[in-house]
Amino acid sequence: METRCEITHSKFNRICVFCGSSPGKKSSYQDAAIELGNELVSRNIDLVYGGGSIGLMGLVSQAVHDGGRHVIGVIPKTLMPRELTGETVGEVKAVADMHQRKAEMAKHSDAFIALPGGYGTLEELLEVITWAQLGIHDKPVGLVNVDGYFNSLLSFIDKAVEEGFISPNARHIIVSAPTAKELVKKLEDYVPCHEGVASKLSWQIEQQLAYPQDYDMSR
Ligand SMILES: C/C(=C\CNc1ncnc2c1ncn2[C@@H]1O[C@H](COP(=O)(O)O)[C@@H](O)[C@H]1O)CO
Repeated sequence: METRCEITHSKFNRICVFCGSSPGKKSSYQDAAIELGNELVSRNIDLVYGGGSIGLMGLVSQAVHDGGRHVIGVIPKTLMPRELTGETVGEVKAVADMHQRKAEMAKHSDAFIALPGGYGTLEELLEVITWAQLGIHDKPVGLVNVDGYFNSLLSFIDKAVEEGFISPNARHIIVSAPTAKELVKKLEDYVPCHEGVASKLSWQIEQQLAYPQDYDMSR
C-alpha cells in the first residue's frame, strides 16, 4: 500500500532555531531536535540557524535538509573553519560577527524556537524576547521544554514578574510546550502583544547604519 506524508500548511515560511552546539546528555534532547526538524518539514517550513553540524544544531539542520526543505546557516567568519562547527548543510551566509549573525537570523525568519542549549542558546533566546518586548519585531518566540529543561528559567522569569521587573504582558511573549508539534501549533495561534517602545522603523534605521552594505530596505 502507498504511504503518504501528511503536509500541514503553515503561516510561517522560515523559522529560526536556537539550540545547543552540544548534543546534551539525554537522548530525549537529540530526539527533540530531530522531531522539530521533521515538524518543520511536515509544515513546509524552511530553517534558519547558526550553521554547522555540531550538537543539536547538526541534528535539526540535517532533519530539515533530509526532508527537502531549505536550510540557511548564518555563521560568523571566525567560526567558519570546519574543525569548529563542522559542515553546514544547505546555504551558508557568512557574516562579520556574532552581533550581525543574530540580526541576520532574525531578519530572515518569521518565528523563533529554542531547543535545549547553553549560554549561546540562552543569549539568542533572551535577545529576541527583549526585541519583542520593545516592539522591534512581532514574531512569535517559543521554546521546546524537553523533559522540563527550561523549568528553572521559566520559574526565574515568573519571579521577575512577581518582583516587578518584567510586566505580565511581556511574560506572555514566551510560548512553551513540551514537544515540537505542540509548540509549532501554539506559535501559529500566537497574537503579538507588546508595549511598542521602539518601532520597526527605528530597528531598520539601526540595522542600516550598522551594516549599510548588507541592508535591504524592502524587508
Ligand atoms: C567555539 C566552538 C564551538 C562553537 N561552535 C558554534 N558553531 C555555531 N554556532 C554556535 C557555536 N557556538 C554557539 N553557537 C550559537 O549559539 C547557539 C549555541 O550555543 P550553546 O552555547 O551551545 O547553546 C546556537 O544557536 C548558535 O547560533 C569550539 O569550542
